[in-house]
Amino acid sequence: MMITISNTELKNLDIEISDGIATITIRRGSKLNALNYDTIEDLRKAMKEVNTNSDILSVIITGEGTKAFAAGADIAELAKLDEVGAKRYSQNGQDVFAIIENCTKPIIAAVNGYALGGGCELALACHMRIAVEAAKFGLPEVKLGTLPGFGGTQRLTQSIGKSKTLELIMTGDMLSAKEAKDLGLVNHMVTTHEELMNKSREILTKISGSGPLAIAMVIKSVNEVYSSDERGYLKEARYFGQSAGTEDFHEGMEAFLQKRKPDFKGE
Ligand SMILES: C/C=C/C(=O)SCCNC(=O)CCNC(=O)[C@H](O)C(C)(C)COP(=O)(O)OP(=O)(O)OC[C@H]1O[C@@H](n2cnc3c(N)ncnc32)[C@H](O)[C@@H]1OP(=O)(O)O
Repeated sequence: MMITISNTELKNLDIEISDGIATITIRRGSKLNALNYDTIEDLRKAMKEVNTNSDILSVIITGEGTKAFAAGADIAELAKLDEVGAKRYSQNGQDVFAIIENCTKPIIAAVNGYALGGGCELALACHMRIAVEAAKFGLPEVKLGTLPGFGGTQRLTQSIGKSKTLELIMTGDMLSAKEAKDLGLVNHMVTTHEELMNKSREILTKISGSGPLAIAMVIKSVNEVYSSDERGYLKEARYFGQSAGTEDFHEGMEAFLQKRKPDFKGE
């Protein structure tokens, strides 16, 4: 049976529950599902529903349309931040993504297109990633005069190792779904959007055949490998804040919004 939660508090997301699987869809298609502050708060509320609703056994997070999962944090919002605001913005995103990572019900990111910046960081916070062939992954924040701020420096390193992470973040290059799969960032690659949802549901249905308590313990035990040291996240947020105090940050953001090349001065 399909239940639709019509939660008027959710501005840019919806949640649909079918056969114990909650599908959370980001709905800001005209901005390539960019994660503005309201959408991040929607994700926080959606995760509260996931954690408290016993009808929900597992979760798929995806984006509306066929072009983007999420093209990052909302650059128009970032452009207005000062150092203090940017640090807070980063910590708020980190906080919500930690709720996703630590959820004891399995969560798959069904990556239906661009997963860039905060969108890639959202996919990384999920327990698994299934992607369509046309999906693209990347942390291009340096091109905006900043660095990833929602845990990407930490989780990408955990996922694909230091050397490849440094290359990807410093070049700002995008990975194809095939490259991401070869690096272990993506669990499975499929061709169509229908296959994307089917494959995600197939895996979650298989998992739900086992005991939920054991599954929760698996998630907690595996997460424990990386949980002993939070300093990396704190540093990332501090640097993200510091970057907002530079001229390069504002030049990078304004250049994107004005659809021109940035002129970075190292100031
Ligand atoms: C802590 C986290 C920090 C971050 O995440 S910083 C952000 C990191 N992400 C990025 O740098 C990616 C930004 N987006 C792009 O580079 C491009 O988009 C794409 C390559 C993904 C696609 O390019 P194309 O096909 O030419 O589409 P389009 O015209 O650029 O985008 C369609 C509309 O979507 C808006 N948009 C796209 N990404 C964002 C974003 N991240 N924040 C705010 N708006 C965004 C655009 O501006 C535009 O809008 P309009 O039609 O009104 O001109």
